[in-house]
Amino acid sequence: MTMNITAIPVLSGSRGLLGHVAEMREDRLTLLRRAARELDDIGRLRFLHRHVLLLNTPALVHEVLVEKAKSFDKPLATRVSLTPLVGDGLLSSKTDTRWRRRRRIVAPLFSHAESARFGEVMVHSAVQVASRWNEGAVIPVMREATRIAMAVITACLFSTEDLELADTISKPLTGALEWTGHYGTSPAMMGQLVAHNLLRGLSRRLDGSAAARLEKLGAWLEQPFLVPGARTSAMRADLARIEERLLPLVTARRAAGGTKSDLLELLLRACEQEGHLSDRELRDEVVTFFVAGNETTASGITWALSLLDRNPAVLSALEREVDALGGRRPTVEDLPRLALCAQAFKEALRLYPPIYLFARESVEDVVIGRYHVPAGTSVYIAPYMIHRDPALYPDPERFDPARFTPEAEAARPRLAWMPFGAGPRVCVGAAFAHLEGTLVLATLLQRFRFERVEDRPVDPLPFITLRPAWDLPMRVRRREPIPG
Ligand code: HEM
Repeated sequence: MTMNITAIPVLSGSRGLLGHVAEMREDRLTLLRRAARELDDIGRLRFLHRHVLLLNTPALVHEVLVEKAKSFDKPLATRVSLTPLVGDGLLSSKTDTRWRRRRRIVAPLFSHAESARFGEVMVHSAVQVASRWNEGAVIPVMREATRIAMAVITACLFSTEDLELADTISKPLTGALEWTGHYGTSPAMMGQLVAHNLLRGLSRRLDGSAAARLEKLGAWLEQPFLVPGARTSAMRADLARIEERLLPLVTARRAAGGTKSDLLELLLRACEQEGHLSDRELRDEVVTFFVAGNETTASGITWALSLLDRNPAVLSALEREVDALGGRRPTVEDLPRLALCAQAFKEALRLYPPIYLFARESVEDVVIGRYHVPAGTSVYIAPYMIHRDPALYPDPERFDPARFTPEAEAARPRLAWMPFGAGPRVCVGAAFAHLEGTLVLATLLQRFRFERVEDRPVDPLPFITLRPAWDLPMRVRRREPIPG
């Protein structure tokens, strides 16, 4: 028998009219950790009069993202707050035929066939960035990892070698992402959601031209309200700087023509085919891949290096693994010999999943678990929370890459580990990111040991991604590879 969602327990901490709004804005990781402890399989959060479901088991997440994916889509708040930065790109668009077509356009690039070429670029980029580090220097690890990730994306997807790009573009990218995170939980967004829901309810009851007029008004509410002020001006300036650096890559390739096999080529070819991709869509995809593929992977690598420093026995095992390569650069063929590096990267993504929280909205009435979920209900999926379930990961705060041996992984339910999401909207760059994390870690650990210079705990900063709260300074010590 199914129950109404009002039977789902509300998480503690709901205050007055606003409910969980303040905690969600100010301390959402504490809220998620508390939810992991308090909730059984599902709970409810309250934002003003709206209730959002919070899933707490891999089985329920599988139902929403995979089994009943057709009944869910990206929610309005996600789409609206990402609009200025990535427009209607792959990451933010509705799951419709346009999205399907664009996913098909980029798919060939993420096929297995490209991985050897990408692997070489990933290792080369890490070597290039690391070649600037002097023995004993203190480096800002997050910034350097971002340099590597940006060099990788620029070379693999745009066939351009540009180590300086990160210096000019990371700040505006982070600024624009901060704006996105802020707008997504702002009073303006809350107001838009309330009005949008009201209009949707009304238009269902009307027909003819009155319903059509309400639909139009609803579409208008699917844009962010850019209230003039310092925050909006800063965001616009960030966007201008991002476009100033990225769009010339497109113009230059258009002028040169060419037969490079990269993302830009696939997008430009689709542009040439009538109706496949407009110039605006091309811009949105270019920015989307920069946004989606940089800070995420860079955070994963940074967290892994920080965690390894605090776990010397694990670090020694990884160093023995990379030293067995005898000092030569790792390649894709070495992956079976780099199992510990891969496991350490996975464990870092478990503890600090860069996309720690994402959402869906039901587009029709649907049954999830024991509950009847009406159309228009928002559902939160929090890898940060599921990854800390002691039933799935005993002693969950402990860093232990052995949780990702093939046997240990097979013993857990599917989606116990889900940093890349699942179902039709699963991260298109998941295999790419996994390859990058493993090969970059191996390359760096071959050459350097990374030592934390401050004892204070590294706080995760939950905006759009879960990055370390500061650039994480670490001292680099050159290593002599021990021939294996
Ligand atoms: C550790 C690194 C990464 C993590 C943790 C990550 C995580 C995710 C997650 C969770 C989603 C799905 C969000 C949702 O379902 O709402 C996603 C989507 C996406 N990711 Fe990644 N990602 C990573 C790296 C990358 C890289 C390297 C690229 C590109 C080269 C990329 C491109 C994308 C794109 C384009 C989407 C949208 C896919 C769609 O909706 O069709 N990501 N990512």
